[in-house]
Amino acid sequence: MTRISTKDMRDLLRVYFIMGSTNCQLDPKHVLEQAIKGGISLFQFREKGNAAFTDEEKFHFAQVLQSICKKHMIPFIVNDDVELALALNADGVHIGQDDESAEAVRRKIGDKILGVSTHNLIEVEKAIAEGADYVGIGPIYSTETKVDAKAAQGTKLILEVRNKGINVPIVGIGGITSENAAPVMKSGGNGVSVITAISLSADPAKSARELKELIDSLG
Ligand SMILES: Cc1ncc(COP(=O)(O)OP(=O)(O)O)c(N)n1
Ligand SMILES: Cc1nc(C(=O)O)sc1CCOP(=O)(O)O
Ligand SMILES: [Mg+2]
Repeated sequence: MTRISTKDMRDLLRVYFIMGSTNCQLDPKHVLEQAIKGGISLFQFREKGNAAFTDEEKFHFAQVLQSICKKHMIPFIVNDDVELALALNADGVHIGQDDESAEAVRRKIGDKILGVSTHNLIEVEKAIAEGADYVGIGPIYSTETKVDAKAAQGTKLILEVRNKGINVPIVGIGGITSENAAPVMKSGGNGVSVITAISLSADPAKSARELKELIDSLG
């Protein structure tokens, strides 16, 4: 296996859906199937929150969602839990600034995809130096999904990174919907990452399709 190319990573980030059991009112399997039908390009398993599954239940739930992704050839990324990602032979891992260091995670996962959450230029440069394949930048808008999220920062860091000539694949996150996604792309982002816009939609396929059509319309 070799590391994913910058171009392939950018393509995968276009509509990046993140979900765990606590983000859904409908059956999560149905939500994921519908999101894939609507055109998501990448999936992150993020099982967090008070009523989240743990231990064997978490492992089994991840396996079920991973098998849906495999059936449709959507790469499956695991949030935070490197050991789970390795046990499942997932396609990659996403970590934040409060998780294990990117350098340590890169050593553990070899050439699997590594995403790192970043909130300023120093964190972006460090993530790249330590082996990130992409960076998440957020929260772009305010979000109620992540209890410990920082204040909304709009697209200014995306612009700053691009103005420095850094071409790392970037995905924006936080409060994004098809109504407000355009500035992320126009500032130099390669895609949008969403939870609520799809997971709590009454029609997840339609919401995913609307996001895909918007992103596709921006080139
Ligand atoms: C694509 C993407 N970007 C950012 C995050 C947030 O990661 P982190 O800061 O580690 O917070 P948690 O998601 O672990 O609560 C993400 N998961 N995905
Ligand atoms: C998981 C996560 N990380 C963020 C960050 O800023 O790093 S914001 C966020 C929550 C995104 O959920 P929604 O699309 O429902 O706002
Ligand atoms: Mg994390």
